[in-house]
Amino acid sequence: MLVYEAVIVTAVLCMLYFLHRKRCCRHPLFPDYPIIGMLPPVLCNLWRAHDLISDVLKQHGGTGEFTGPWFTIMNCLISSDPINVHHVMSKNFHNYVKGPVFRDIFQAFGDGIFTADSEAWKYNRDLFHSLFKNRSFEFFLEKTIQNKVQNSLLPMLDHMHQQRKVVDLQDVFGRFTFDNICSLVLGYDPNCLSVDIPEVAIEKAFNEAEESIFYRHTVPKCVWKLQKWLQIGQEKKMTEACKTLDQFIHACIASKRVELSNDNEMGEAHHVDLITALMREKQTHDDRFIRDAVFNLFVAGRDTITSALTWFFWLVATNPLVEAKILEEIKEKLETNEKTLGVLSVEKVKKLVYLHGAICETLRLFPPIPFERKLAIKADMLPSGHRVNPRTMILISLYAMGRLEETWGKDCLEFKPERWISEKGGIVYVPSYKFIAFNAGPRTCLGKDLSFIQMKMVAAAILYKYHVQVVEDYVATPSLSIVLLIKDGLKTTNWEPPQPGFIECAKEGQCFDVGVWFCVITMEHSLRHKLFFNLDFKIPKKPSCGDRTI
Ligand code: HEM
Repeated sequence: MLVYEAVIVTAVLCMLYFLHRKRCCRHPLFPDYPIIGMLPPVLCNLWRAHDLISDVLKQHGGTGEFTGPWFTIMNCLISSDPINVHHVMSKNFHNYVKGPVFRDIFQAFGDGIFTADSEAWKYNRDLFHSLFKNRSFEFFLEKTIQNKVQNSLLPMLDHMHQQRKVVDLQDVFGRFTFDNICSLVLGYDPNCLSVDIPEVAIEKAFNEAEESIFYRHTVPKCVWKLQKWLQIGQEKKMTEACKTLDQFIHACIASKRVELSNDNEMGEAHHVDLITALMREKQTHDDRFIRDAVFNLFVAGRDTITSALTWFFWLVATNPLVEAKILEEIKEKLETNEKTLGVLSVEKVKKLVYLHGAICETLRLFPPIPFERKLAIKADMLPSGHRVNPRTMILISLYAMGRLEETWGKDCLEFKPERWISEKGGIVYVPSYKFIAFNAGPRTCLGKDLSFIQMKMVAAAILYKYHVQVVEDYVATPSLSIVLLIKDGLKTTNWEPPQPGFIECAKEGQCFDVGVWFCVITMEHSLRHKLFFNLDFKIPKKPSCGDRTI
């Protein structure tokens, strides 16, 4: 009898809870099922989760609610509406913080800039800002990247080309950016990028820590907490990865302290890596503070650039006319006819406006950080009319924002660097609450300028030397991780130098988009504006403009 009553009471309580959820969730994005909430449609479309969310947000006017399984803290308000984004990120900035749940999930970041709020965040931000803007750091950055491209990246690709090997460009860029960020932050190069493709323990540990952080987003808190306590599964990997990373970073800090104390004065000019600058800035920074700063900078500068470069090369390889235009710009603006370009200086990459537009276009379509997460402190009303209760989690889909017809037009799904080029030939300014790849408001990315420098140096050096092709029947699918990488990497093959005809085609011709790509080539350069031979050709399956089969 008692069991019978207990079942009835439980059923009634469940029904009340279900109704309560329904009443609270006024703008559901998906059907809300008992117990499992809105998970089923997401789980069934996991392989295209970002596109699913973009589509659903579009159907619901840009903002709506997601409720997770019962008694979990997965409920959130998701938005891709620029007015809401401006409100959350800038106008009412102080009401929206990272919060304790974020810090719990991103525990490996310690008290660094990414997880910090209020005064701690402000302190970190001012500190990093002064470090990045330092002239000697800019110079150090330029030399470090030039050296890495010249002495590791290009030789590695040469080797792969000679061996006729399939190259996973994503892996190559992952190694490249890891070496770079280690050099920039610690003044130490672990040489992950070399022809024998070594397995470097610290790089592996970073990957595992990031996978575990993503895992914590996908399961209820009690599950990963229990796993952590029992030291099993992904949580065991997380503990081991953090141990490896901490040992490495602390060893670097200790040796740097010895190195600096051996110097006659702390101000020796040759130390310009960020850890030295941090120690110099304030000698009272303890090891814990420096460890957290180093970890946060590693994450900031590694996967974001890897993601952006990988998607950029995939988009360029599948849009040969864009590739041709980039090469044309390099030849025209830098007045070079040399077969090899070498690695450009900061001053020279700044001249490459079309390349800049192509990178912006990549970041619009594939923002390396696809979601931004905030927690409301007090109740608020979004400009779209959605109510925000205290402790509501807000997710901003950067991915969906890059595909909004209202912002980018009907051709928003096309890769068109031209949309970034103004009539005067400069870069079109788009406010950050619309072009949000680098975040918006007071927490805008501090590494934006140095990211462009790095990406443009790499892109120009590779494209000028090679005509990158992706392997046949390759499909690029976004990975499910905190950074938007390509699932299974970017497999490229048949690395050929760009053939003369390829560049000529761009130089003599004009490329434009009329729904289908046409390439209009003039017979004589001098006749460019008078006589067009309208020779249309389809993009060949394997991009190769050099053979001019029309
Ligand atoms: C393509 C490259 C990059 C992209 C798309 C990018 C994007 C972003 C985004 C979306 C945020 C906000 C993250 C959050 O608050 O959760 C951010 C913050 C930040 N980024 Fe970047 N980032 C890039 C490269 C870099 C690099 C190379 C560095 C420096 C080494 C850097 C340093 C930072 C820092 C310090 C913050 C924290 C700012 C704050 O909270 O005040 N980023 N970045």
